[in-house]
Amino acid sequence: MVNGEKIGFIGGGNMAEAFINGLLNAGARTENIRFFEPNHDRRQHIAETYGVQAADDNRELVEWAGAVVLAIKPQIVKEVLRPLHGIFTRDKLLISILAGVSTRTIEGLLGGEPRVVRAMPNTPALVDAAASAICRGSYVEEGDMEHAAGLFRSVGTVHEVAEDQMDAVTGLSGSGPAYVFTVIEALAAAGVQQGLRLDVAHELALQTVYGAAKLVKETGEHPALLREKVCSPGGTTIAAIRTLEERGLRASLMEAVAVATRRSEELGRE
Ligand SMILES: NC(=O)C1=CN([C@@H]2O[C@H](COP(=O)(O)OP(=O)(O)OC[C@H]3O[C@@H](n4cnc5c(N)ncnc54)[C@H](OP(=O)(O)O)[C@@H]3O)[C@@H](O)[C@H]2O)C=CC1
Ligand SMILES: O=C(O)[C@@H]1CCC=N1
Repeated sequence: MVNGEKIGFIGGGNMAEAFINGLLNAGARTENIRFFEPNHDRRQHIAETYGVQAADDNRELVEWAGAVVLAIKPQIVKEVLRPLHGIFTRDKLLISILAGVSTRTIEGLLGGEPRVVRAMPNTPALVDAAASAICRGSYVEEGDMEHAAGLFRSVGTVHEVAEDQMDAVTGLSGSGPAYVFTVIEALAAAGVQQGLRLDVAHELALQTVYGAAKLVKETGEHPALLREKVCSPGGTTIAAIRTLEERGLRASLMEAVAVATRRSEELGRE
């Protein structure tokens, strides 16, 4: 983001917190970040933990900010944006991270020709390891995409995609951390079943997933090649891989991403 720019968050939930934390880690100043959050406990938590100011309402927040991150649940987008109709003047950029909700819907709710970028980050933003994708709205200006990309780059990686790919991004990387957490949990349970202590099994499962991801990222090798290097002929791993294929791990993941993608499409129609 542009140094010194005022960034406002509509909503102070999980994702807003991840971004506020990431922006501060990346050198943003607390006085340049504000948020509005109706829940008293959340408001207090964000304000006290990060030292950023809570606005009294969304209108005040938008009037103050240069860039606004929309971080509420998709189900309440209409009730939150309708009262803000007409105040998104051309000097403001709105970045929506809502699953499913199209730039066209948001533009319609805001009225005029608002500069809107739609994005799909994920919760590893909290530890500067988000995978995000962004797409452009109808009225973005030259520089807006790079500007928005800067926000997401401050908490991880970012790709620009066409808007018709955003639901697939949501099904893959938006929801994806939850799939991986389930894998870590299941591997730890499997270790316990084989007689390991839970703390040891958890640590081994966690470090295995972390190390495997790091190996793919740092070597740039295809995961299939790296897998072959683990599979000794006639050994333990190939026996396990055969079971995973028979039980449909690959098909299960493909179906999970497909279902999440469809759910994102549905959220956009609700
Ligand atoms: N969680 C994730 O992994 C990801 C989420 N997203 C998207 O990010 C968005 C936010 O998700 P997440 O942070 O998890 O959700 P949260 O429910 O944690 O955060 C939303 C916050 O908005 C608050 N809120 C309710 N009404 C208003 C209002 N009128 N004005 C301002 N704030 C309001 C809610 O308060 P209250 O609880 O009291 O209603 C809540 O604290 C969603 O649209 C989701 O699709 C995108 C990528 C990943
Ligand atoms: O579950 C959800 O709907 C949100 C969007 C992506 C991750 N969490």
